[in-house]
Amino acid sequence: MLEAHGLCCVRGERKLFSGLNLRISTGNCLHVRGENGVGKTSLLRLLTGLSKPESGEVLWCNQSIALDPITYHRELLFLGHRDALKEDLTALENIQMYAALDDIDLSQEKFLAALWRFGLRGRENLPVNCLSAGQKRRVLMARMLTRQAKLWILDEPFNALDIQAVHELQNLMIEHLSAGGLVVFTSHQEVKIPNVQVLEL
Ligand SMILES: Nc1ncnc2c1ncn2[C@@H]1O[C@H](COP(=O)(O)OP(=O)(O)OP(=O)(O)O)[C@@H](O)[C@H]1O
Repeated sequence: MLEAHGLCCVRGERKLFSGLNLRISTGNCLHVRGENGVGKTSLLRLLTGLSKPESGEVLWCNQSIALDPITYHRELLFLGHRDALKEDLTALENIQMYAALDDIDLSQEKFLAALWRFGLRGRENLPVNCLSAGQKRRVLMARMLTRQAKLWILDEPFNALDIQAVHELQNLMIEHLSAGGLVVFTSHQEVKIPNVQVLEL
């Protein structure tokens, strides 16, 4: 379970929010919404532990994430605004590199199947800098599949995706939730995920 108690976030001179509480249990999904600049990315960064709150705390499995960040980060997949891909490596090398960093041992077939699932058949050996914006997002979707993290925190994951890829990402998130995962995401668009909770900032 992911919880936040009394979170207060200050950026520069501005207090973005305070007294923010949330609770997301296994198999549940939270959609964080709000206008540009309201503090959605800032909240996600607090939930990942990348930023520290002015006050309040974030708990994972009833324990403050500050107590054991290494274990927490092993269970967490965070996709930020920018594509976290190495531009001079191929799509296949990118997801293999991330798996090696995460200590995940998968066969080459599994990596290829993940890329193919998201329409990258024939593109797997191209350097990422030769892929379109949407294709890069699809490489990240393949990474979500191969990462095996319980908690997904996704900042604008639907950006740059075409209609088909939006459906595929929604399905991937639904599969993850059905398998007992948790998802927190931001998006300016309506998302078709059953029982999604909404947090309006
Ligand atoms: N490092 C920083 N120093 C000062 N202000 C910052 C910093 N980072 C973000 N901000 C400000 O905090 C506010 C919230 O930013 P944030 O990126 O969390 O918004 P957002 O809701 O995700 O916006 P968007 O929908 O445009 O992505 C903005 O006004 C931004 O300018």
